[in-house]
Amino acid sequence: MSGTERARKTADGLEHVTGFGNEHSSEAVRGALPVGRNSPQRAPLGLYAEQLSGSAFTEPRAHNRRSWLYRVRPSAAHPPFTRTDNGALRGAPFTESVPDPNRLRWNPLPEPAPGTDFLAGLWTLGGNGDAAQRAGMAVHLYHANSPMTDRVFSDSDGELLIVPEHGGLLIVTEFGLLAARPGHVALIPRGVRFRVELLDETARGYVCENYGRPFVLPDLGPIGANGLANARDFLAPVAAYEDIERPTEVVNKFCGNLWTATYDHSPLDVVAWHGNHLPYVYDLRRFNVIGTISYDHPDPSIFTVLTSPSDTPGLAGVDFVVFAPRWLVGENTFRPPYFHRNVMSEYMGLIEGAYDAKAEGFVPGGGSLHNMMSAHGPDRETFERASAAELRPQRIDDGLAFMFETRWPVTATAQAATAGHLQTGYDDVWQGLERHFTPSSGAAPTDRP
Ligand SMILES: O=C(O)Cc1cc(O)ccc1O
Ligand SMILES: [Fe+2]
Repeated sequence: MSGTERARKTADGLEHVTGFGNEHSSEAVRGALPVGRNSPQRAPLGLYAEQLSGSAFTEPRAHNRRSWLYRVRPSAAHPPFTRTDNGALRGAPFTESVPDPNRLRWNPLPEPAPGTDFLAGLWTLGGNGDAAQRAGMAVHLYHANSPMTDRVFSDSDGELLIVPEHGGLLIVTEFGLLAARPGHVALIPRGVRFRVELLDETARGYVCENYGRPFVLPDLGPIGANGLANARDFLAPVAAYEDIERPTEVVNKFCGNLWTATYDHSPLDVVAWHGNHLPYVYDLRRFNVIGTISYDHPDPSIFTVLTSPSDTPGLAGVDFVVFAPRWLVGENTFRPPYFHRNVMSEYMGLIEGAYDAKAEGFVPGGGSLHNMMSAHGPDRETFERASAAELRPQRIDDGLAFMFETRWPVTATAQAATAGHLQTGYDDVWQGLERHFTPSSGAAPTDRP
């Protein structure tokens, strides 16, 4: 592999180019990338030139996303696609059930049947918006025990933010190879073809399918020029191609449904590329956590890794938020997440360990849905413990949780609403919160340090 810009090797032995949203370029064979033009009369080495657009041609430069691919065969050379079974995948609009105002919580997906690959193992929990309108999001889970062999997937409906919880993934994309292990997230842009191999025997995790504007880093405002997820920690692959001449199934998700075509070659045959519509991985342990060093519990927007903006400033189609190891030092403060009702809808998952608002029942691989305006917060046990705790500096380092927070309510699919792994009695975690109100006790209403 020879990168046209200096590539960096990471622990997985893979080379990467670094940075968020950058123009990168890479060639797996020296001389494959045309110099000084995108579309020469004859592309180098007998390759075909092809543009992949992730934004309208005319979007402002800051939002414009496209990559040029130099490939063995043009993507256009393919047989017709026909409908195939959607399996447990569902798409927006989510109309098979009514949106539920109740607080819902799930245990992890059951073990997959033998021979389940990443694509077959995708299971839709719910979502909102409309894929055809390019607005909204879906929450999927996956479980897999087999590699995708001679099988490639692409999603025309949106980008896929993959959050492994168990087992590592080797993601073979048109742009090259990415490894994503628990604690990493991987992003596959809209339309990019890829297949997933397993780095461990089984794999399990979460996927946010974002139909709306592509994820970007949030603005930092008064935080300044650095912090939260730093752009330099995002890793894109270097060019690597498959030269495989045997039948390969290409599955495309289009407006909620799966379509299939059998090519006579692997379409992961891109020898060189340049552009900014690229897959990437990010290690959540690199997240620079910012929080209070005085009092009160800041809103979790301070933990935003990536945001998909809408046309309204500050109102995300979906935010991806991480609850990473950090110190809690707030004085005279109830330190875990507060009781709240939120106009945004919150789906939460757990990558490892425990989450500081829930003593029990919220487990790695499981998830909770707190829809628009539903009342939630610390469970009884957490409330009682944190209200009485001695407020020494405390390090929270026994868990990695995340949230997909979206502007629209999440409608659970029928399979999620009736799943055996849907917990019953989740409401009970807030039962037994006793009344303590004693009007005569005379506590100072503004009892600040
Ligand atoms: O509900 C949750 O646990 C997520 C969350 C965390 C937090 O620290 C503050 C608000 C919030 O919604
Ligand atoms: Fe919340």
